[in-house]
Amino acid sequence: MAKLLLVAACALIDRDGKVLMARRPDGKDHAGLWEFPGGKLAEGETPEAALVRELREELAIDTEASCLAPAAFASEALGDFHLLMPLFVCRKWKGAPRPLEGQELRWVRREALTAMEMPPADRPLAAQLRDLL
Ligand SMILES: Nc1nc2c([nH]c(=O)n2[C@H]2C[C@H](O)[C@@H](COP(=O)(O)OP(=O)(O)OP(=O)(O)O)O2)c(=O)[nH]1
Repeated sequence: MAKLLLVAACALIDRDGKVLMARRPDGKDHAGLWEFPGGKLAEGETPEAALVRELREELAIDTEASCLAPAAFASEALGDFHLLMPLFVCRKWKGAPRPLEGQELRWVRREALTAMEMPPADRPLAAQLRDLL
């Protein structure tokens, strides 16, 4: 049986309702594809704590668990693993997102979300988010 890979992801929404997408840098799996910021849960970490940490590490922004609203999840085979990825929506954070890990960032209108090239697990999430916003 495939081992679960737990990844927490976040749709940051700005005042105009645009969503921040990040392009995975070269050298990582899924390089070049657009994804929601986030990452793997560390041992014993909650999804919310992992996101607060990842958003600081990847984007230099600060938020807190109470600003993360559960929105949807992906459940999808990923290589030898099975990816389980909750997607949170966040509208409140401190700082302006900066690409600290060489990733390209783009604020995307909700209508344009599903046209982006994404990892397979993200496609249904993008459609759900478009309908939710
Ligand atoms: N962050 C993120 N990861 C995603 C998305 N969709 C998707 O399939 N993934 C996959 C890609 C990776 O296999 C895994 C996340 O790993 P990662 O490499 O971003 O996590 P991390 O920052 O903790 O990574 P690392 O320390 O191992 O480099 O989940 C998404 O929308 N956001």
